[in-house]
Amino acid sequence: MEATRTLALSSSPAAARRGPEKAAVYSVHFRHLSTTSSLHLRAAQSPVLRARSSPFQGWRRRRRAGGLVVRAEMFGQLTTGLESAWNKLRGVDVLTKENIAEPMRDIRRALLEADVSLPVVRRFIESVSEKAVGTDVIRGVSPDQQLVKVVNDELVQLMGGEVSDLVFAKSGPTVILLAGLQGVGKTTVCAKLASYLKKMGKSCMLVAADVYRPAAIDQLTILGKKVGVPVYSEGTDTKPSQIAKNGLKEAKSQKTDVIIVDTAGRLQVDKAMMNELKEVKRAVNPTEVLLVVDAMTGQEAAGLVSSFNDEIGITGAILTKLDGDSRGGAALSVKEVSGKPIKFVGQGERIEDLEPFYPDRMAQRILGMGDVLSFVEKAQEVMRQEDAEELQKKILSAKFNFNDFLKQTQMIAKMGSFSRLIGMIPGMNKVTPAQIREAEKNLKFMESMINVMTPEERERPELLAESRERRKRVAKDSGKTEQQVGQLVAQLFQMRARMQKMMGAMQGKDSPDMNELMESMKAEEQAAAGTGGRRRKYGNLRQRQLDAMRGFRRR
Ligand SMILES: Nc1nc2c(ncn2[C@@H]2O[C@H](COP(=O)(O)OP(=O)(O)OP(=O)(O)O)[C@@H](O)[C@H]2O)c(=O)[nH]1
Repeated sequence: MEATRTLALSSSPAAARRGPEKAAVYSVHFRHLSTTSSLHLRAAQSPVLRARSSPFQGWRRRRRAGGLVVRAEMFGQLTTGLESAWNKLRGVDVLTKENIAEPMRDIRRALLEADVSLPVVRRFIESVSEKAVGTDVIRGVSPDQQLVKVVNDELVQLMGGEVSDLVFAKSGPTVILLAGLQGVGKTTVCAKLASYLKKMGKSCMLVAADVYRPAAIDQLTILGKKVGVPVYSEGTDTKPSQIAKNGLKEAKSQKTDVIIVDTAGRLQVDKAMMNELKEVKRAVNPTEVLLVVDAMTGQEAAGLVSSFNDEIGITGAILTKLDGDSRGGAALSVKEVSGKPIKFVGQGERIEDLEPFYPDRMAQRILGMGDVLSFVEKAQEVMRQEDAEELQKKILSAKFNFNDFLKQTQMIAKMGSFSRLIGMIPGMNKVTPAQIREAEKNLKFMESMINVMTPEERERPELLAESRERRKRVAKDSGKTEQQVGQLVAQLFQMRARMQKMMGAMQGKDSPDMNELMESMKAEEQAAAGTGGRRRKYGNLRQRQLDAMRGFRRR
């Protein structure tokens, strides 16, 4: 029986400008893909369109029908599975441990069906549940959208977070050794990679070290010609390690940037294969050892990357035939199972069907919800802005307290090193790493005192300014001196005054001397280190701090 599915269509802006139906380009998200499924496509301006597709014909395969170009997405099965999780959250106000239980079960099922390995699924579910329940409610963002965002971020992390670039040798040719089981697409990858590197402006040479299948050498020679790179071969009578060594020598003499060594594929991992690879590796000392794995083998591919890494030590994986994989288990498991990144993905038989593996783009493809993700990100941005406005109000009304102080310092820590932050402020001098370490140490120092304050004291620093007993208690509980606590309190009032001055300037009420402001900030930072010499040097600062406190007491 033929399965029929209703699919959402989205038209590209350029296509929309060209007119609704004629040459419109629609990106179709195949919610469910099976070799025989008939797909009903429904769109606001388009006629119902029937298309047939096979997952093995390439996800980018375009089908023209009635002027429409239809593009099938990979991982359709996983996307559908995840969708039911979001649907279960319709109508809830906030994500709780209880109401995410069922959606999490759906996500777990979808991942297992996608052939993601069980320990990976367990860790993923645990992490998503924890983060989903802990997320702040964002105005205008529904809990299901919020869960989509958490799942997206975790998927990106699961796949390695960042794109893992190829590493090139500092001097001499970069050697890329390709390994893999038979038929995974190794020889094709050699040519695809050479073509990719050529486009990067690197000169390449292919080395035919698969001596067991004579046709492999011919295949590589033909592919080499096709992409316009030389192929080094010595037939089938020389040892692969010797061929690789000689190939490298040849590349050096020709000043070639990169050599790609094609090795023999076997039907399974066996000792002889591993030993031979180890020998080739020893002979050419490769910069990259990449294991080519077939995406359609799911979590088995991840296991293979792991065992190759244990045996010979690899630097990453290349996942081929992603175009035929509607499940996604391999892409999701490789990094987590083996600790090695996927560096490239092959998604078609053509030379140009190889691209770097981008975990974020892949996560978006899986979820198929790019618009929801950018919406949530924008809403988060608005929330941050509202936070900032709230802070601004507090500053202007002189209510900036230790909670805000802590929030600010933690935010700075989250934003990365101090240096980048300071570097962003125009007019600020470059800071040295030692100064950065010093500033970060100071933050920790101050935090330890704030952490032992009562909620009331954090809210109203005046309590500490007025009571020596309180300052003494904070000093004792944090293991600091009374004087250091006094300094911190004075610093907060100074900060208040300075921020008010700054805000006033920004709002055109006042025109502070920026140099004076910078000077005072610098002096204050150094004074916080608290050495005797510094205290003498910045004696006038201490005086200013006392003045600030006195000024407060007078109020
Ligand atoms: N759909 C699809 N087919 C691919 C991809 N990469 C390779 N193939 C096909 O997979 C088949 C095997 O590719 P080869 O490059 O010969 O594989 P191999 O690993 O070198 O094989 P051995 O030399 O026998 O070990 C060929 O028909 C390729 O066209 C891909 O990303 N997508």
